[in-house]
Amino acid sequence: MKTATRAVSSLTSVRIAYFGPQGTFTEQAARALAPGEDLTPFETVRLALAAVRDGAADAACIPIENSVEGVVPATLDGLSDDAPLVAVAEAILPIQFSVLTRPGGGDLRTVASHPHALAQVREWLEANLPDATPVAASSTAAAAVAVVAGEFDAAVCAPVAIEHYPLAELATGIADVGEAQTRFLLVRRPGELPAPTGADRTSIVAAAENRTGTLAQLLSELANRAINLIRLDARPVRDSFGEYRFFIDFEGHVTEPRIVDALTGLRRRCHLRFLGSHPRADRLPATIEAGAGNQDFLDAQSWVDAVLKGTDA
Ligand SMILES: O=C(O)C(=O)C[C@]1(C(=O)O)C=C[C@@H](O)C=C1
Repeated sequence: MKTATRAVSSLTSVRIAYFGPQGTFTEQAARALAPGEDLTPFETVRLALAAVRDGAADAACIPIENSVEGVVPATLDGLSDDAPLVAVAEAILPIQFSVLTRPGGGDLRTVASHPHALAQVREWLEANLPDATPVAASSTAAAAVAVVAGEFDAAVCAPVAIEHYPLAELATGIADVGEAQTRFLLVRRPGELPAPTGADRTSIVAAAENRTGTLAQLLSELANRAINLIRLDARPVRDSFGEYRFFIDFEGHVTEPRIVDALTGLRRRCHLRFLGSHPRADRLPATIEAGAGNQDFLDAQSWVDAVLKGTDA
């Protein structure tokens, strides 16, 4: 199974907040993204992000999307509310689970985990623990903590959780969908951007007016410049029913002329929040169509400059 990670070499001696407690998948992603750094667990994504916003931590590692269950709503809302944060790196981890119980424990009436984890082992639970009621926990490792405390009978966890909690392994290597993956972000307060690599992801949140054709017009700003869209999600604004924010990821880096051109086009149409430009964990290079490369944008700008100077027409 493919594992792709990218580290940020400039992140030396910083404190990294992560969505914990110890033994989450997010902790493994944080170790891959910031090797050797001092990691501090936070109980929720929102608290990990708040630690960065208020300066208690220099960066936070949080889950953003899973290949089976989709986006992590707490992360999207946490990045679009409050002070801006930007993603500087991402990691993609393969996801398989272990089921942990108290050693010698009796009947398994409840099985707890993060809702994304429960969704990824639903069929396995129906086939193997049909009498256990699934219960949502704040994270996979929080479920293990709750099993240790006797609140639930079994936890669906990251396989490493067994190293952190005095529990027994009922099963391991579980996943209804083989090759499941989760993508994680390392986010910081706005500042220096990671350098462009040619295989980058740029992320924005667009708050557009609710009128005919708005979303099509936003996307056309990318399509007209042959910029490849790689993710589109909508989240309700929450205080006004039927209004949405659009989370748009596309290939390229904000320092590229073609991306600058697209962002200025988008910004004219709606309010934007920039969520970062950073290397893609899968290292897939950006698709560049003939006539839509950075040099084409620079050449076009040079021609306009010459027209303005009166040296060309
Ligand atoms: O609870 C954890 O261990 C997490 O890191 C969160 C999370 C998620 O948000 O999707 C991460 C990976 C798995 O898909 C299940 C749970």
